[in-house]
Order: sequence, then C-alpha cells, then structure tokens
Amino acid sequence: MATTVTASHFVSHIHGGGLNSVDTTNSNLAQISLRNQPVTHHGLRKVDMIQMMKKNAILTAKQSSRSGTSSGNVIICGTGMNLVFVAAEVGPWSKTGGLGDVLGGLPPAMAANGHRVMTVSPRYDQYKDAWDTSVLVEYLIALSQDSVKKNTVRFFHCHKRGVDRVFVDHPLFLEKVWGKTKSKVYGPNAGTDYKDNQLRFSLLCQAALEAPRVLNLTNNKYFSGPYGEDVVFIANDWHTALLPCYLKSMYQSKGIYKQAKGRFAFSDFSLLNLPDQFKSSFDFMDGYDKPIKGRKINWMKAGILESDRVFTVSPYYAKELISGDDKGVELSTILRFRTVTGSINGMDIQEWNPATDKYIDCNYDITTVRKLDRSLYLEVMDAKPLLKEALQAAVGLPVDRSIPVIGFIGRLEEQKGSDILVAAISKFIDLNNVQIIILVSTPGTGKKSFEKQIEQLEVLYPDKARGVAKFNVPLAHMITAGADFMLVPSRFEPCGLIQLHAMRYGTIPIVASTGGLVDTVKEGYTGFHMGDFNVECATVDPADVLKIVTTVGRALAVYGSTPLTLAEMIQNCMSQDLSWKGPAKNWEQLLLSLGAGGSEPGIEGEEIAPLAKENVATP
Ligand SMILES: Nc1ncnc2c1ncn2[C@@H]1O[C@H](COP(=O)(O)OP(=O)(O)O[C@H]2O[C@H](CO)[C@@H](O)[C@H](O)[C@H]2O)[C@@H](O)[C@H]1O
Ligand SMILES: OC[C@H]1O[C@H](O[C@H]2[C@H](O)[C@@H](O)[C@@H](O[C@H]3[C@H](O)[C@@H](O)[C@@H](O)O[C@@H]3CO)O[C@@H]2CO)[C@H](O)[C@@H](O)[C@@H]1O
Repeated sequence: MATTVTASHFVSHIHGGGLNSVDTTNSNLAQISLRNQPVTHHGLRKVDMIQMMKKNAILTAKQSSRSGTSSGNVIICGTGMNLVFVAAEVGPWSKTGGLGDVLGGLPPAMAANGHRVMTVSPRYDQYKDAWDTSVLVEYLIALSQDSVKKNTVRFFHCHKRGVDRVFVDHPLFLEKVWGKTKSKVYGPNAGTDYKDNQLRFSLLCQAALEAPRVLNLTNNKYFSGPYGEDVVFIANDWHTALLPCYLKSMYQSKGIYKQAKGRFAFSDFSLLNLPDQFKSSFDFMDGYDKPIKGRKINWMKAGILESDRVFTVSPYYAKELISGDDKGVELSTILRFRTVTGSINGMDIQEWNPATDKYIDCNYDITTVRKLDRSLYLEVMDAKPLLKEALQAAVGLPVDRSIPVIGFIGRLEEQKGSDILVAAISKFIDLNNVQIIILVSTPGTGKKSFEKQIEQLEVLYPDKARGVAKFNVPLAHMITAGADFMLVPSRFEPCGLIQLHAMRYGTIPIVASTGGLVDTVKEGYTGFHMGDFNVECATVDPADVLKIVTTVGRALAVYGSTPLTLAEMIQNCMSQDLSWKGPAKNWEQLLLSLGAGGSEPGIEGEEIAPLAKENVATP
C-alpha cells in the first residue's frame, strides 16, 4: 500500500509581484510535499486532538457517510504524485485574474500527466456543480487577542477534467461574496480589503491541510479513498503562505505529514495559532503606515522562508525579483538567500480556442479546417476582419475593417499601466487612423480616478476610443479575437496571460519588456517590445509614455505598409504551443527533484489525458 518516506519539502512559487506599495498583490505558490506513514484511511477517522494554539484550540474532523463514496480502499496507481493545490481563486468558479486562470489550467494538465490532483479553495458561492461531502472540520479560531470561537467548515466537492475540486464552506467566504464571485473575493470593492482577510485565509490554510486526510473521494477507477498523507501541497500566493507554518507546527510536530513539505499588525501574530518560533520568519519593517505604522508580520516573507524551494512564473521575473526592492516586493534580500526558479505559465487552450470559442461570431484557426459536420473554420486572415467589425459594432465604434484596432485587457491596478496608456493615447490617437478598446476589471471606490480616466476616453475620442470598466468575459474574448494588436504596458508582469491569449488568437502583442512578457514575446517575430517601464506607481513617467507612442507607431506602420510581415507575425503567434502541456512537464520535473510523494513521473498524456478525460465538462 502506501509508502514510508523521509525528507520534508516545502517550495514557494511566486507568481505575482508588487512594487513600492504596502498593498501588493503578490502571489506566492508555495509547495509542500508530504509523505508519511502507511495510509490506511478506511472511511473517516477522528483526527487526533491537536493543540492548535496556545489558547487550546482544537481541531477535530468528522465525516458522515456520503452517498457514492467508496468503502475507503486506497488504490495506488503506481506512478505519479498526489498533488493538492491551495488558492484563494480557482477558475472558472472564482477568478479576479491570472491566479484563477492558473488554478483552472495547471491542475488538469498535471492530472493529464497521471497524477492525482486536488484543488482546495473557498466556496464563495453556491456552485451548482459542487456537492456537500458532509465532511466537517471544527476549529477554534481567534477572533481577537482574547476571544476564541469554535467554527465548523464543510467541504464541498466536484470532479472535473480529472481534478478533485474541493471548496471550503464557511460564512467568512460565502456570506461575504455570495452572488458576487469574480469581484468581491478580497474586498467589498477594488482597493479595499475585508478587515478579516487574515482570519479568512488562515482558515483556508488550516482547512486545506485537513482535506486530503478527511475526504474520502471516489471519482474514477484509478483513485479512491482519501489522498492520505503522501501528498504534495502547492500553496498559491500570500493567501496561502501560512501553509508551511501550520504544517510544521500542527502536523509534523505531531508526527502527521511528517515528510511533508500581506502584511498585518505585528500583534496579530498571536491570532495565527502559531508557536513563537515562527515569529522571526514573519517579522517585517517597512516605511508604510498601512495597515498600521511600524513593525508588521509579512505572510509572504514567512512563506518564502519556511519553504524548501521558491518558484516563480517566468525565468525573467525570477531575475527581476532579486534585482532590487522595487521588483522584489521589498523581499529581494530574503529572496537572494533562496534559489528562485522561473517556469513560464501555460494558458487554458480549451477556454481560449478560436476554433471553438462560444463568445465570438465565427470560429477560425491558423488555416482553414473542415469540421466533422463538414462546416469550415475560417482561416485567420478571413475571420479577423469579420470579428473586428463585430467588436466595433458591439462597443459602438465606427465599423470599418480597414482601421487597425488596439485592445487592452487588465485589472484596474497600477501594475497594468492603464494610466500610462491613457497618457499615451492623447499623444498618438489624433495622428493615426486607429481605434482603441480598453477593458478593465474590478472597478470600485478604491480606484475611482483610474476608472474615470478610462470612461472619459469615449467622451474625448468618440470615434476612436472606448473604455469599459467591468469584469466582462465575453467582451474579453471578443477583443482578443477582433483586435489587431493587444497592448500590455505593464510596469511589472510576473508572467502575463493576456499576451498568450492574444497570440493564440492571432492578435499581435505590443508589450513592456518585463517579466514573462520578455520570455514569451519575440520582438519582430511574435510581437513588439516597448522597453521596460519605471516601476514607480505613483507617477506616470513621460519616458514610458513615449515608449508606448513610438512602439504603437512601429506596429501601425507594419499594419499599413507591410501586410505580408503582419500576416507572417500572425502565423508565428498562432503556430506556438502555448498550452499547459510543456509547463506541466516542467512542474513535474521540479516536483520530482524534491523527491516528493510518488517520486515517479506520471504517465504521458495529451492535455486531457485518459485519466483526466473522464470528465472534461467545464462548469
Ligand atoms: N475586465 C476583465 N474582464 C474579463 N476578464 C478579465 C478582465 N481583466 C482581466 N481579465 C482576465 O484576467 C486574466 C488576467 O491574467 P494575467 O495573467 O494577465 O494578469 P494578473 O495580473 O491577473 O495575474 C497574475 O498572475 C498571473 C498567473 O500567474 C501572472 O500571469 C500575472 O503576471 C500576474 O500578475 C486574463 O484571463 C484576463 O482575460
Ligand atoms: O488573479 C488576480 C490577482 O489575484 C490576487 O490579487 C489580489 C490580492 O491578493 C488581494 O489582496 C487584493 O488586492 C488588493 C490589495 O490587497 C489592496 O490593499 C489594494 O491595493 O487593492 C488590491 C486590489 O483590490 O485583490 C487582488 C485581486 O484584485 C493575486 O494576489 C494576484 O497575484 C493575482 O494577479
């Protein structure tokens, strides 16, 4: 049956970043590998009473019977690892941006390689496809320094594209976000965080550590029963950076998961249910007043320090992270002590497929393809003018296929450089026959001035510009398909998915030379580079405005004067394999190099491989 192995691992994978701001949206994928004693979970056992915190917190797990679950036999597939991804977002159930995309796409790709894969994320809404497992875990959580309350979380579950999708149900998630998923995951509006995010995400981390032990899952003939303790946890972003600490303090110190592997007020450390020995890993000073002045705890710092390895989402960003405090989220010194490995993200080629995309008027591919029903996909050069016209009509711009259209899609954050773009538009729009369509997400009181800039565009340039401040998936697809160019003027960009989506749709990216944009876009071959931008978010640097103006000029010249070059670039973009298949193999190598659970490569497979093929429906 299960194996006994030694060595503990914890790996961090940074896939977001932040600049000179306390309120960084830095992402951290932290990976914990756990292997331990023989796993013989037949049904549910009561988890030992575990001292969770000095205030005598208790963790118990109960499982009631769930129709359809197995007798609890653990079937060992022979190859592959047990992987548990933990994150605040998991697309398409919850997504505010690229983090949700990665959690949507990478796990199925790992499942396709023959690994048993689970994701654990909050149940923000009543997802129609996820069922109550009736498995409960009780925690005592500290609401304040003196108040401790008993809390119960439930696990909901579904199995899709070969992945066990587990959702942690608790009022801290559901009651706050219910019916508003996609926009209110982290706060009531953009730029404002829920005051109890620390509590919410520490609860997620604690619940996630229980899920593989207590959930008795039977989804296909290859795997059944709980995942057990022979598991690799992959914790994403600062929200889950407490995982390694809880793992060490609550589990490994008790002989459980033995082999495994924001910034808040310093006084809040006592709310985290962690022993004092971890204090120094969290200890952090910065020059900002938020959330309070002076000394703080920093979850990211602890996640990085307590992990065995640090990964990030592109090789170039890995270098940038240690290049200085501005790109290293003020953690560059800490990061310099670690080896940061960069592995580029893939994209979800099912959701983003011009040949099947349900949001666009006609489907297309790099060449004409006859479908099974004998109808044709159009060839890209025939389809794009039609899709451009549909896009122009949809946003109310003059419909004219000869006018080049530039698109921009991104969260309304300083990172994305929409303010630099707005300044640049005023410099190039009157000089050129061009249209520009900007789609920004999560508008809210926190970013009112940015939002205004975007909405003013159509007042200033009624025939040339449109700005939409909404999270709008259909429009994102229409822009990606119908625009000629996609502008990505990011001040920093750990990987970036927008440019990958664009290239797959034959839309040529015009990018800032930072992070994953450097690794994924080749100047003159698959896109245009603008040079790197000033990372200071508070001001718009005129030099960056000029970089946009000049490079847009170059791109428009190619559009107007050398259509053959343009057509070649479109072919170059579309002929790349941008799927998760290659990145998933890299991930596998990285995980295997840890000697993690299974420690064998999985089986080779297509992106949706035999194991994962059993349920390919997306919600
Ligand atoms: N208004 C809107 N309406 C609909 N959809 C919208 C939208 N605005 C954005 N999106 C969608 O959100 C996603 C954005 O992903 P990105 O990776 O480009 O950036 P993000 O900064 O969110 O991700 C972070 O994490 C990812 C994953 O690691 C890194 O690639 C990236 O560099 C890092 O900043 C895309 O799927 C895009 O279509
Ligand atoms: O998938 C998209 C991104 O999702 C995450 O970013 C969120 C971040 O982790 C949250 O803390 C919050 O960020 C807000 C920040 O905390 C606040 O002080 C203020 O600066 O506004 C920010 C935005 O509202 O929301 C972010 C999502 O919008 C993840 O961390 C990123 O890596 C992903 O790119």
